This record gives sequence, C-alpha cells and structure tokens, in this order.
Amino acid sequence: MSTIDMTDAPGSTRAVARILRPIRWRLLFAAILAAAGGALVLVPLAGIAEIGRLVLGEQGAAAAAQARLWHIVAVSLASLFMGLMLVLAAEFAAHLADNRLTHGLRMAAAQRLSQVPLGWFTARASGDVKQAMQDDIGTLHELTAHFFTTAGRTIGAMIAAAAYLFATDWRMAIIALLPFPAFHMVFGAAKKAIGTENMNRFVAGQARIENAVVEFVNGIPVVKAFGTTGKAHQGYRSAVDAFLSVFLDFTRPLVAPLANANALIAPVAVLGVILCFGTAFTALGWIRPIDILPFALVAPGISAPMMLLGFIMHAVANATGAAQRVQALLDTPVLPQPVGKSACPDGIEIRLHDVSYSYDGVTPVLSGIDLTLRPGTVTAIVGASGSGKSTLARLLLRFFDPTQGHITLGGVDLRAVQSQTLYRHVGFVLQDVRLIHASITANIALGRPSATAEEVAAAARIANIHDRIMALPRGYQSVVGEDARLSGGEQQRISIARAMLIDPPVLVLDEATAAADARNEADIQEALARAAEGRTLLVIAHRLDTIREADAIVVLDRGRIAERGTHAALLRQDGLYVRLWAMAGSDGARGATDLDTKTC
Ligand SMILES: Nc1ncnc2c1ncn2[C@@H]1O[C@H](COP(=O)(O)OP(=O)(O)OP(=O)(O)O)[C@@H](O)[C@H]1O
Repeated sequence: MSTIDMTDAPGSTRAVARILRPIRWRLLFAAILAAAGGALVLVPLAGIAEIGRLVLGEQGAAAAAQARLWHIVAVSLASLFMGLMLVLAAEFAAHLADNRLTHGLRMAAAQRLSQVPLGWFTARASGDVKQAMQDDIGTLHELTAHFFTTAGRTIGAMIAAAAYLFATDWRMAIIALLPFPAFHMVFGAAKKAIGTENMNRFVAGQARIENAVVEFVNGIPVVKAFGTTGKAHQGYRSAVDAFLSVFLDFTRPLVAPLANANALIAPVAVLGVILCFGTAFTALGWIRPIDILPFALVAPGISAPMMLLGFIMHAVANATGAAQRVQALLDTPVLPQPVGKSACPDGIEIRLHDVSYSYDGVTPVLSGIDLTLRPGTVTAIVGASGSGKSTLARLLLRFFDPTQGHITLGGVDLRAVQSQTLYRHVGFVLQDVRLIHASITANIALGRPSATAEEVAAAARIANIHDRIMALPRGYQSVVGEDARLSGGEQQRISIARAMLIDPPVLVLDEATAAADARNEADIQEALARAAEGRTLLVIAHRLDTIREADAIVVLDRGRIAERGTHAALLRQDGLYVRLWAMAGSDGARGATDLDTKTC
C-alpha cells in the first residue's frame, strides 16, 4: 500500500505557513478583533471589583462616589456588549477566511490532480487521495476558524488583566498570573513528551486505517464471493490494532501532564493561590484586604480562554499533519507540459524509440522497445501476464514518460505535445472503465462536452449501446448509478462511445473484452470492429483468436520484444507465440494470461 509521499514534505511550520498564506491577513485581522473582544469582556469583572472597592472601601459614599458607581456599571455593560460583538465579528471573519481557504485548496487540489500523470493514480491508494482532498482540508478548519480567534482572545484577556492587576498591585499581580506561565511550561513538556516520532506514527496510523477502510469496503463483494471474510477483515483489524498501540503511546505521556496543567489554571486553583498569598500579604501589611478583590475576580477570568487554547492545541497538532499532507498533494510533480506553443504532430504515425520503463526506478518493466504503429494498421501486443503489455499502452497515453528513450506522434516527442492534442489524436478504451455520477450523455461527452445530442447518439450507435440506452427510464438523461445500472460490458461500450465521439485517428484498446459475458462480448467485438475502421489500432490482446488478422503481432517477454510478425509468420517461427497458443488451449479462445477455472 502506498501513501502520499511525506518524506520530503516541508517542515510542519513551513507547510502550515504556506497553506495559510492566502488568508494570513484575514486571520491576523480576526485575531486582533478577538484580542480586543477578549480584553473587553474582562472589563465587567474589573468593574465588579471596583464597585466592591468603592462600596466596601469608602463606606458612606457621597454623591460623587455614587456617580462613579453608575459610571463603572455603564462602562462595564458597554464593554461587555462591545467585547461580545467583537468576538462574534472575529469568529465570523475567521470562518469567512476558512471558507475561502477551503474552497481555494479544493480547487487547487483538483487542478493539480488534473495535471499529475494519469499513472500517479494507479500507484496511489484511493484512501490517501480522499484523505488529503477531503478529510485533511476539513481538519484545517480547527486551525483556521478557531485557533487564531481563541489565541487572540487569550492574549487579549491576558494583556488586559495583567495591565489592570499590575496597576492595582504589582506583587499580587505576579502571584495571580504565575499559574499561567506555569501551565505553558507543563503543557509544553507534555507536548515534548509525545515526540515528533509518536506524532508522525499517530498520523500515519490514522492514514492506514483510512486506506484499510476504503480497501475493505471496495473488496467486500469479492471477499463474500470467495468466503475469505476473515482474511479481508485482517487488514482492517491489524490497522485498527496497530493504531490502538500507537494511540496509547501517543496519549500515555500526555495524561498526567495535561491533568496537572489544567489543574494549575482551573479557576478554583487560581483563586486558591490568590487567597493564600493575599492573606499573607495582608498580614504583612502590604495590601488592604479589599485590594485582594480585583485579583480574586479578574485572574480566574483568564482561565476559560486559556483552557480552551489548551484543548485546541490538539486540533492544531492534527491540522499541522493535515497541512503537510495537503501541501504534499499540492506539490505532486505534474506531467511536464510543453511551454509556449504546443508542437503539432505531422501525421499520426507513432514510434517508440528504444523505450524502457521502470515503476520503481530499479526493476525494468519494459526494456529497449522499438516499435512503429503505421497509420491505418492494427498492431496487437501479446505476452504472458506481467510481461508489460498494459504498461506499454499507458506509455503511449502518457500516463507516465519513459525512463529511457522516447515516443513520437507524427514525428513529435510526446513530451512536446499538449495533453489535449495527444488525446484528440490517441483515444483509448482501457480495462478499468470509469463512469462518473452523471447522465449517460455527460459520460459519453466527457472528452467533448460541446457535442450535440445527435453526435452523442451516433457515437453510441457505433459502440452498439444506443438501443440499451434508449431502453433506460430516461434514455440519455438517465444518471449512472441511479436509474442507469449498467453491466461491465455495457460500461465498456459506453467507454467505446466516449472514444468514438472524440473520433481519434489512433485507438488504444486494453483488455476491452475483459468484463463481458458471451452476448455482451459479441456486441463489443462488433462495436470495436466498427470503431477500428480506418484507424490505427494498438490492441492489448488477451484473447489470441481476436488478433489473427492483425497487421503486426508483437510478442512481449518480460518487458522485451521477443518476436514480431503476422499470425502466419509467427506460427512458422515455432517460438513463444506458438507456446502461447498451446497454453491457450486447442480452441485458442483464451489468452495465455487467463487462468483455467475449474467448476464442480
Ligand atoms: N503501478 C504499478 N506500480 C508498480 N509496478 C507495476 C504497476 N503496474 C504494473 N506493475 C508491474 O509491471 C509489470 C508489468 O505489468 P503490466 O500490467 O504492464 O503487465 P501486463 O502484461 O499488462 O499484465 P496482464 O496481462 O496481467 O494485465 C508487472 O510486474 C507489474 O507487477
């Protein structure tokens, strides 16, 4: 199982900074609003303390004192109202920024994925892509929408409280505020105790579960059919078990320090410290008893935002991992496109010049392939399973570029041809048919959305699927997966129609009959025969009997061309091709790659 490569992902802080760059000023604005709000909502506490000092300290207050009392009440109420409004505005601004970022990231990810080599997807677990595109971008919400405003509120409250308390009595202020830096030290030690390695293992464990779930659900039909439920569960179970141990390693060092840190700044603890020291200071004659009141009221008021900040730190740690994965996705190398004007192929002849390819850069899958697909001819690639047939087809479609050698279309290197130009010239029907959740028309017109209804229907007729579509409840407007439930063979014919609508002069067919039953297969063969008319064809043959008439048959053996020629010429050579026929059985109907299935 592969994961989105994180090994050379940027450092966590840099990844977060890069991700947040487009909304950094908005977040700063939200944090400043929140800080002002956090400071103002503390004013009523200070107000109550002042009223207490006024009433208890200056007994028998005169009219001036009464006026001051009403003044304090008015300022307190106005500050509370303003503070709440500012906090509300800050939250709103942060959520707007979050919305903007999420939208931008999803668009950027989709844009990036449309540019990465098609082969990138075949080498990725779908769970990884889904996690980065959907879950990770969602996880960033805690960071963008909540962290900065909470941090702003805490800082605002701290500054306002410190200013007020220091103005009242600097010695008591130091004592009253002491629990908060202590909280930070204990909390920081707890974070250190987790360690980067445990954090990375925690995030990787989560990703493993995601993939195991996706693969488990995708595999359910096969698993049930073959009665191997236990084995299939195993992948998921081992991912969950492994995560449990990672989770324990992650949380164990956290529990005690976190409990201690939270206990330190619990309002009652802060109050306890103030009362103890306040009593001692009063006994020493340093302050009056009434002067303890501002500390007893205001200092515990910092506890709530501070504790919230502590809780949100966990979400921020998650968001940091998420930011790294999203950044890694956005940094995925794209398929190089020609800069400036795309070269225009002169004709449609395709040539492979000494082409080699390796998926991992170590094991060669194709080596030294020289091959020419002459216009209007049919070339068939045959060979044992794993000999590299599909890889060769994918190279032609630029799923990836050759590791050595090059491929030309009309004399131009594929790397100098824009993808759009390439796919207008070279169409494909691959074994892995992907239909999207949209109408049949939209599915057929995927490569040419401007096609008219008549053109779509004409393509469907060539692909032998028009009548079947018309039999659907809403005809061409039926939606795949809703009122259009299609068999594998029917889906394949939709993909043939899709290729026909683009009307490419070259067609690559890979395992085009793999998903079909006998009746469907006849329909597909008829459709393909029609689709092939007048085109250059490359067929990845899994049934030898379908390629007897090919102009050239290329036999691959462990990534190299072992033989080539017409059917008759290859039979005369009495080599690998003949052995493939022998393995295929006397009727020649099954390809050498197919398994013999025995039924009871
Ligand atoms: N995405 C991939 N990553 C790594 N190795 C791969 C990948 N796809 C195929 N391979 C390997 O490359 C080799 C050739 O595979 P390929 O699918 O091209 O063979 P094939 O002849 O088409 O096989 P089949 O007839 O069974 O489809 C195999 O050893 C296969 O395991």
